[in-house]
Amino acid sequence: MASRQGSRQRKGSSAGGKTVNSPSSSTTSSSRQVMEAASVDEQSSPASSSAQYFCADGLGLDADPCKENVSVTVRFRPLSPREIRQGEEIAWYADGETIVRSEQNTSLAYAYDRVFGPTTTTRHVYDIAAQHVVSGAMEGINGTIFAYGVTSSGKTHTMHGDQRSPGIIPLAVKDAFSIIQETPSREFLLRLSYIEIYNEVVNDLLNPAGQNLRIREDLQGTFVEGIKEEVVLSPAHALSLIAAGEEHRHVGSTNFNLQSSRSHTIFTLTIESSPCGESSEGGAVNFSQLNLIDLAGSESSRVETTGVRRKEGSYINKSLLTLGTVISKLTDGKATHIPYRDSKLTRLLQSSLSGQGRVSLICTVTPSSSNLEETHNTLKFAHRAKHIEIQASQNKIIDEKSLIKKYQNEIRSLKEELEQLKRGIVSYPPLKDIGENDIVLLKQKLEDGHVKLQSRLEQEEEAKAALLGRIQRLTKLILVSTKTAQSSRFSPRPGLRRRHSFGEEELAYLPYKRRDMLLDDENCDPYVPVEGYSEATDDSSKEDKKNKKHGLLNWFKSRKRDGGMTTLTSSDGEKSSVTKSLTTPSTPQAYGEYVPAEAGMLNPLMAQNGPGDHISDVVNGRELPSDSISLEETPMTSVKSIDHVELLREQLKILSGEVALHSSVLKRLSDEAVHNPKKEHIQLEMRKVNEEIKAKSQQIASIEKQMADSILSTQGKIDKLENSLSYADLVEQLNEKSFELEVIQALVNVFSHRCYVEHFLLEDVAYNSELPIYMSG
Ligand SMILES: Nc1ncnc2c1ncn2[C@@H]1O[C@H](COP(=O)(O)OP(=O)(O)OP(=O)(O)O)[C@@H](O)[C@H]1O
Repeated sequence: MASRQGSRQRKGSSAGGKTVNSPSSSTTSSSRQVMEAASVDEQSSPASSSAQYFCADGLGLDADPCKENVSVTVRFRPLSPREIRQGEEIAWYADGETIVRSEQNTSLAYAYDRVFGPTTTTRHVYDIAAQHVVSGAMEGINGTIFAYGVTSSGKTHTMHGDQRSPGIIPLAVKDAFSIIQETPSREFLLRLSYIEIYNEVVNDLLNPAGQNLRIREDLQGTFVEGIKEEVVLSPAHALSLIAAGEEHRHVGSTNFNLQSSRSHTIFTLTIESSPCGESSEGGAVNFSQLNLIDLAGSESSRVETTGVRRKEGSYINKSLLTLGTVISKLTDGKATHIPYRDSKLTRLLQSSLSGQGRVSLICTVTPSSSNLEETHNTLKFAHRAKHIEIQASQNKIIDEKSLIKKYQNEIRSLKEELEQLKRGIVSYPPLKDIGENDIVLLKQKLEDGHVKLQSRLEQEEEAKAALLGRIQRLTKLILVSTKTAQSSRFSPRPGLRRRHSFGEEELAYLPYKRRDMLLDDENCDPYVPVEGYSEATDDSSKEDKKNKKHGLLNWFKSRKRDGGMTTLTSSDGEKSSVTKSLTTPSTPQAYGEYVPAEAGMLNPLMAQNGPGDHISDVVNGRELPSDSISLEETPMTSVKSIDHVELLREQLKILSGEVALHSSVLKRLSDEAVHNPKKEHIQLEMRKVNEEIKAKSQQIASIEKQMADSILSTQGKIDKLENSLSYADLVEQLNEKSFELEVIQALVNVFSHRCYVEHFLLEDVAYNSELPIYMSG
């Protein structure tokens, strides 16, 4: 049975799918089937009609850049070991690269942009069906990729994947950062959000408090109100957020799938970019959104019959039905009303399906005969979707809408303010030079103003350091390549694809092996692929395996030897540069994750080593004002402490992300352990992960303590500063009072003298005129 799983080449059908058996040759087909089969002939050259998507550089813009069809691909999964055991037959198969054909009725066939057989790797699916959408999004063209199919057909496998075969989402994230690294002429700001639609309720997966969110509309289209968006700084950062989000996704076991997705999830990467440096001023910003959607699978009523699962199933089916209706109305040409509003899913997909941008629909199907009808429905859905026409144009936005512009402008004006402040401080003449002309007068002035001047200088130093801190914080959010602007964004050799390598922990949130293997564990050693079940390994996955064996440090070294993006290296050679990058931070693993080539440009914390270390003058590959290096030399150590607290806070975030990641791994392992109580390696792994969590929690506790100490000492310094300021005030007041006293004393003296004189005069007069004596007073 298993040997029948591969995609097959039949007589009478070419690899390109240009020739297909005549539908009339069918003896069993109904008229409906004949009609559908005829549709293959209608678009007799599907490969050429869709060649726009699959050209070598993966960009594939149409000759008319305004019009594109949705890219529709079909991915077969292999028969699962369980299906093989149950003696399931093959009902549908991949006939060449573009045709899906029915086994029972060979005249029934459908053509698509591409059909992937059961042994195709997800990387290959990514290259063909997703890469052009991702690279378009990085250039300002909206993109949507979604996996559609019945339950257990492989949607989650395709979108998320497992550790050995990462899915479209991790691959797209990795690719986005690689593209930034390959585009030195632009600077980028990436944000991500992650939501699910569960039983027609929108929940924020990045923020557990964000439940039942409202969908709103503005001129730009529909959006979810109050959604949390995180600015992302590296692939590891993005993946740790997804891992944390996955923790909150609704997943449950059904008869068909141990870990069935019970909700639709939408992962959105919002990308802004503008030209680097001065040329960015006033320029329009490219703005786009990349939506990566893992739909819940449609279910026939036989899947689950009771309770929560049934309710979930009916919501899932209803929303997928609406999606189907929307798609058929969109392709109808005559429809006046498209019922986007009938489900949350279609409302949120409205701008993707009707508006501008690229759309890739990956339909996942199972070849198994038990799913014959469901697979047929998926194929019909996919076939309809192929006829949707969309626009693919770049979005340019004006300044106020752009976060990257806002940050750039703020950085610019903060730098100007800083300059002014510096000039202000420099213009004070050195104290020793004062008083040469009129030493007495100036000395008097100096004494009067000395305390005031001192405190003003201190205040200005404080303001200066605060500005620097803010500039640093904003700068690190904007991602730039470490390559020189001259080098091209595109690979010098056409057709050369970026390879994706993941750090040791980046994919830790994904299951280590396929879910069905967990179900059938007694029958298969997870390390030996089942016949017909192995995805062809490519160089990168071999590389991944090697990484697993030798760890991140060696991986980084080997990447460096690749001649990859190595601007992090220092003049003292490979070893020192690696050590520098990896040793200082208090969360070595977390920083380690940032080390990979792409991270050279990305990780702000790399540039700001550990607590107490000098802050680097290069943040995200760009120069900061020279003062930023000498924060330590400023008298305002309290400000440095505030920055230190910020750094600790960042570390805390990363560690918390890691703990969430490990917790999700632990959860997955305990699920596995329930089904395989005898497997010792699971217990071992669980113990290891538990220890990791403990260690991370200790690190968190120690960082929290450091933060508390830092805040206390900062407060102490501020108190001291305030005390010294009030002391200065008091001294000044005292001086003023003593001066007043002196004046009064002097007046009293003068007055007494006058009184004395007057007294004698008056006495004299009185004596002479007998007038009464008045003492003025
Ligand atoms: N291309 C593939 N190669 C190998 N195994 C696969 C493939 N696609 C899916 N599988 C396996 O099939 C099982 C079901 O896949 P998956 O959970 O991705 O289905 P799904 O469509 O997301 O289901 P649901 O809608 O219930 O969430 C999993 O065990 C998965 O590992």
